[in-house]
Amino acid sequence: MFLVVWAQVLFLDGKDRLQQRLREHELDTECLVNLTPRQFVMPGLVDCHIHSPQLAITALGTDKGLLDWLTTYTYPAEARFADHDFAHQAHHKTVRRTLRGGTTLASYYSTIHTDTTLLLCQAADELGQRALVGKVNMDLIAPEFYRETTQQSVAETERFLDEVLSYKSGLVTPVITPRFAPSCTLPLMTKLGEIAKERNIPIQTHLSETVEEIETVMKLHPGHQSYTEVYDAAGLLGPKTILGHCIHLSDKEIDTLKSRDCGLVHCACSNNTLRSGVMDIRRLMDRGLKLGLGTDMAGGYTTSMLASIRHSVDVSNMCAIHSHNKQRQNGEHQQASNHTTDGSPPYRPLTMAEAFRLATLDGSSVLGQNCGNFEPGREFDGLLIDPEVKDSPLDLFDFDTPDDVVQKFLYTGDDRNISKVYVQGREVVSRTE
Ligand SMILES: O=c1[nH]c(=O)c2nc[nH]c2[nH]1
Repeated sequence: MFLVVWAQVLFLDGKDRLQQRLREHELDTECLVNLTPRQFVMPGLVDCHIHSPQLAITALGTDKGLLDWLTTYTYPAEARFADHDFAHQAHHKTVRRTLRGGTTLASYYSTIHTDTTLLLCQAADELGQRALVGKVNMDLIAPEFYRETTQQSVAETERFLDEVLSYKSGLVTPVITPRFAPSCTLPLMTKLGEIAKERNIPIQTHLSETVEEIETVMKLHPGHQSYTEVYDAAGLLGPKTILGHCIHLSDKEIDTLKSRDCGLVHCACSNNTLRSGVMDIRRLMDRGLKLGLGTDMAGGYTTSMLASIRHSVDVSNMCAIHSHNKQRQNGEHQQASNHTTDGSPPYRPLTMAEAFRLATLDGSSVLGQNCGNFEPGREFDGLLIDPEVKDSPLDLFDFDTPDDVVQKFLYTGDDRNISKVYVQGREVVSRTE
């Protein structure tokens, strides 16, 4: 049996199908030989937005709003990445941590330092993680000790791209990374947009994370109707653009992002922790936008994509509760027809299966990669899950169906249940190591 409800999860009965896929890629099928009935293989998790240098400040400054948090905690921490040895150790630590948690593909923000950002590329390559890696650009609002000139920023971006592309890693893709509109001048963003177009490179940045940030952008970049319009004017929006947060968007901005075919990343943990806002993912799904999930460590306090899945479901449930309460206040009690009195259907919170897909196949598509499920033609990135490992946080019972087992893992499982991690069919993590 192939579990349709979870789309890409394969239990023992799906073993033949998976073995066939592995053989097609001349990959090792040994991992499946002794699969127990409760173990299953699922696609690797995809983190579409994470800041590697922020591991050291995880869980700090949660009393601050975004802009205050950046200046008090983040920029001083990122400035330390001028130091080669420190950066080497720290970036390896992040990649090891995320891989251990089942993240087989991640889109990383590094720092403004080209040489140590290359160490992050090296860490992903050595440890076997598929990664997009960006040298951050900042030539506007930033402290003196952590800022570039426009010229430096452009020259260093070109050097970074040359270095990564000449290395020809099968795992690492460079991504152009203007931090966000408050820290980048329009000439810099425009030049980066041109480079991205000429060299066919993806772009990542932040968009509409907090109201204070939006107000700052409108003051710094006058003459534009919205934050989205600033990026559009700079030529940063296209099908290879990855935009973190996107909480406070107008309908018009959503239309622009849709017409440019941009990928949007829901960073639920960070949005809650820094109290940035409630991102209504159903609104964006209903408009057909390309969406993925991100931990946004360390705005988010965890590197775990399993946590990201749960946070996304939790936030969506809050949206449903809020919507329901609002309807009740308006006297619009749900009708037997399941429609509100104005005829609109009731709010549909994100299901666990939808969140699972966002964290795998959809994330892979936002990052322009050909993984995320086990269909023919896709590269094999997978996790071997053991719900019954000795120290498992899961409680299984003999009447649990395969669906129940997956559901329990996604809600309550953790790194301990991830026995093996495969990237491009190669075993890169084994819990027995
Ligand atoms: O959550 C965030 N983390 C960051 O590092 C950042 N920089 C700009 N905007 C940001 N948001």
